[in-house]
Amino acid sequence: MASLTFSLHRQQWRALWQLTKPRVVLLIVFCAVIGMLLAVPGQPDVGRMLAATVGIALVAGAAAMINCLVERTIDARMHRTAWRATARGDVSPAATLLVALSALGLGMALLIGLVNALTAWLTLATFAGYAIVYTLLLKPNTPQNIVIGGASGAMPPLLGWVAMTGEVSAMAMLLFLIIYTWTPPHFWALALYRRDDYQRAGLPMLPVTHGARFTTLSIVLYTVLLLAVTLLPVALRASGALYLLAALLLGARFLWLAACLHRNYADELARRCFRWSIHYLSWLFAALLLDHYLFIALRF
Ligand code: HEM
Ligand SMILES: CC(C)=CCC/C(C)=C/CC/C(C)=C/COP(=O)(O)OP(=O)(O)O
Repeated sequence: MASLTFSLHRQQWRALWQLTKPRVVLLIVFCAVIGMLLAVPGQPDVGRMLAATVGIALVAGAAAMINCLVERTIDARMHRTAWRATARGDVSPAATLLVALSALGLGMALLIGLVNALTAWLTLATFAGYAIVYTLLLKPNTPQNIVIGGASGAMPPLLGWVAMTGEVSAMAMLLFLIIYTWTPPHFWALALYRRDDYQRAGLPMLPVTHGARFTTLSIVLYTVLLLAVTLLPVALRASGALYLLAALLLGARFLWLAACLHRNYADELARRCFRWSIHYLSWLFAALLLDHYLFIALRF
């Protein structure tokens, strides 16, 4: 086992790092950290926060590696993913599995030992939800794959919250709901301009099974739902005016792009919509945090 790990060259380690989908995991960790900071009114326990952040990042990276391992044949058929080391055969399935399981084990050990058991089990369930339920069962079988599987991707802020408090609160579930309703517009925008890839790979993504018009309409409807859901923290008096302004402005731009896409479809517009989905979520979560600190500063 050790000889296999140490016999990997530097280039293979770099390739394995890419399999962890680092930019996706970065945003996942960002949302988890904001969940942690929102959960505590004052100074957070920095040691616990660090352990939770590294633990969640390791398990998320491991989930992404398993996804690449399971999908290596499919990935080889798609332009977007054909470069992956698992698809090209640059790293062996055994090495990928070993590194992924090591990251999973290390992440779980950190969460169990230095955070709390509930966070550890919820993170493990999230891992299984993405690496097994979404990747093996949902993705190849139903166009609703990301609507159901999106529950895994939506977990990070809730995991962050539970890491600091040991319990699931209404606000933690609201943060989950925000990412859950954000996932369909995020993914379907990409699936639209990558539909030829998905068709070639034989994956039943919504633009392949139901066409562009139905998909753009679905994006508009989910974006309306998302805008409504993002107003709930204000309705529940958990967030204030700064967040409200950000949610309205960011949501209005998302909805505008979605409506343009539905009115007059173009691949370039779908690409812009996808890119905006990532900026949108980053700024929305940043606004939640700024608003939280502004509230604390004004109270004292
Ligand atoms: C089941 C849920 C999700 C699906 C199916 C999905 C799908 C995808 C796909 C296929 C890409 C690759 C785009 C490319 O490289 O061409 C992507 C990119 C990305 N996704 Fe998601 N995503 C999901 C959830 C999430 C979540 C929860 C986050 C973060 C909170 C996220 C953040 C990102 C980011 C930051 C990128 C850009 C990566 C880059 O530029 O390399 N995604 N997503
Ligand atoms: C423990 C924890 C927090 C886990 C998080 C799980 C996780 C990594 C969720 C992100 C979802 C994601 C990268 C989807 C990509 O879709 P895809 O797999 O269909 O994309 P692909 O075609 O690029 O492989």
